[in-house]
Amino acid sequence: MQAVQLSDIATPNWIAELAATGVAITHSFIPPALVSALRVEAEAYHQDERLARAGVGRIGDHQVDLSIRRDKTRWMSREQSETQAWYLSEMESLRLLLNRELFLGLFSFEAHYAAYEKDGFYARHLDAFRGARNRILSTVLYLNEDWDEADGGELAIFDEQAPDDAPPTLLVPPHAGTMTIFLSEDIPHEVLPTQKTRYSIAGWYRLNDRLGAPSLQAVTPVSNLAS
Ligand SMILES: O=C(O)CCC(=O)C(=O)O
Ligand SMILES: [Fe+2]
Repeated sequence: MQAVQLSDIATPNWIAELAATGVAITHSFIPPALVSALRVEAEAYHQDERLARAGVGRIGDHQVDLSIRRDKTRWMSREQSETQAWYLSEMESLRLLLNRELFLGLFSFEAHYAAYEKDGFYARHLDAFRGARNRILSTVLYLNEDWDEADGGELAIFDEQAPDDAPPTLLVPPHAGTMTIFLSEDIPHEVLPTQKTRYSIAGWYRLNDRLGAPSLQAVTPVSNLAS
């Protein structure tokens, strides 16, 4: 598969990169101690079965469809732990920085832990309904130490202008501390099948839009669903 290597695109000036291309990768925004704490918490939630199988669609039209995505998620909140409060504070700083630098008018942020178990994936999609203006920027922080190429699970990013069957322009391995940020409405992306459990935090900055679609994610406990 033809793809730009990660090292070619991760630039120190990732905010400018985001403005120019709609996609940026940074390895330095979240402190390593926080990445480790998030990893410990994600693993514990997974082991204690406190992650729920994720679905697709708006609330009210929400379905678990294992042919589209296979991950388990849990929404974060400041109240759940100090680690989550710390992460949400860092992402609040990033919101203010992005608003200052790029005049984006981002209003709120929501994020969930995600675990993709072996053979998990998320088929090619956009993170926002075009025109709904609900999600503006997507962020994904990876939490995996010792990730090898053979483990798969890359985030594949596609050129929005290219035909649907064109190969990705970028493959991002889910290494601990790597964060990918991209325009939710514009950038088609996909999680390639993973060979072992892959932990991440997916998050979205939104505008203040009362008509915005509610969460795309499942709230149903795993135990209530046939897998
Ligand atoms: O984990 C990733 O790399 C991307 C996840 C994703 O696309 C999503 O949750 O919408
Ligand atoms: Fe996505």
